[in-house]
This record gives sequence, structure tokens and C-alpha cells, in this order.
Amino acid sequence: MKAIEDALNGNTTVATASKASQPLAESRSFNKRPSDPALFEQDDAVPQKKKRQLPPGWSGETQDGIPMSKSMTVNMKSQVRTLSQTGSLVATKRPAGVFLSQEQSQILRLVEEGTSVFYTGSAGTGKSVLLREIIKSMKKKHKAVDAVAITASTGDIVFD
Ligand SMILES: Nc1ncnc2c1ncn2[C@@H]1O[C@H](COP(=O)(O)OP(=O)(O)OP(=O)(O)O)[C@@H](O)[C@H]1O
Repeated sequence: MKAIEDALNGNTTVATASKASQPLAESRSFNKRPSDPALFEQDDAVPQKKKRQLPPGWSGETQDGIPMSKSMTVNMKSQVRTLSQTGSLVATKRPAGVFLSQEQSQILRLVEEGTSVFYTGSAGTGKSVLLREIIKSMKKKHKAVDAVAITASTGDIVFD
């Protein structure tokens, strides 16, 4: 009963009360922020950021001491210049030319000579490819606009 009266009068000699007042100093450590260096002055346990270590030979520089990315750009540029100068390998958007089969070439020749030709075949035997070559050849020969007319009535060739 005396203990309760003491506690009510503000006398904090009660064991539980003194225990509660203690952790204030200790609990500060839990509220530390990394952005507040003053709080870390006495604290030796602050982890230091490790410097990044690259394996030997990975210095990011070439043997000439040029940064890797720079030297690659230089090499690429000189390579492009060399290739475009020699003309051996120049990037182009044009697809590679078609090599017609013997049969396709024969039909193309007949068309170029002015012969009316009816050619047919199973699916995937090269009719469309041949027709494109015929159109190309006719447009080369007859340069006037609309000199070559392509007509079709059925099948996928209508959309080709
Ligand atoms: N001379 C050729 N050289 C290389 N590829 C060819 C040649 N002729 C045809 N092909 C290829 O064969 C495939 C079929 O050709 P194509 O589409 O011309 O056939 P198709 O007879 O018109 O077929 P479909 O009747 O189904 O329309 C295509 O992938 C085409 O590129």
C-alpha cells in the first residue's frame, strides 16, 4: 500500500518505475539515421562502403590506355569507313536478288520475247516469285508510267 502511495506522490523508487526510465539512453541507438553523422561519432560499428574491386585485367582500359567504350567506337567507325570505302560490305535495305530456276528462267525469257504464256503449278512451286521477276523485267523494258498492268482474278496473287 505504501508503495502505491509513494508512486502516486511521484516518488519513483519503485523498481518498475526506475526500470522504465533507464532505456531512454539505450533506445536512442534505434532511432539513429544514417544522415545524422553526429550520432555515429562514437559508434565504431558503422559499416564503411567498400570500394569496388575489379578482377585483374578488367581495368576498363585497353592496352593503349584508352577507355574501352571509346576505343570500340573508334574501331567501329574505322571499320565502317573501311568497308564503305572498299564497297565490299555496305548495309543495304534491298533484299538479295532472286536466282530463278531453269524452268522459271525459261518462262521469263518467253514473256520477254512477247509470247503469251500460261503457267501453273502446285502451291509453293515459285509462281509468285516468277511473276514478280516478270513484272520487274517488264517495268525495266517499258519505263512509261502504267505501261505494265497486273491483273488477277483469284487466289493470293490478287494481293501480291
Ligand atoms: N527461284 C527461287 N529462288 C529462291 N526461292 C524461291 C524461288 N522460287 C520460289 N522460291 C521460294 O519458294 C517459296 C514458294 O514460292 P511462291 O510463293 O512463289 O510459290 P507459289 O507457287 O506462288 O505458291 P502459291 O501457289 O501457294 O501462292 C517462297 O518461299 C519463295 O521465296
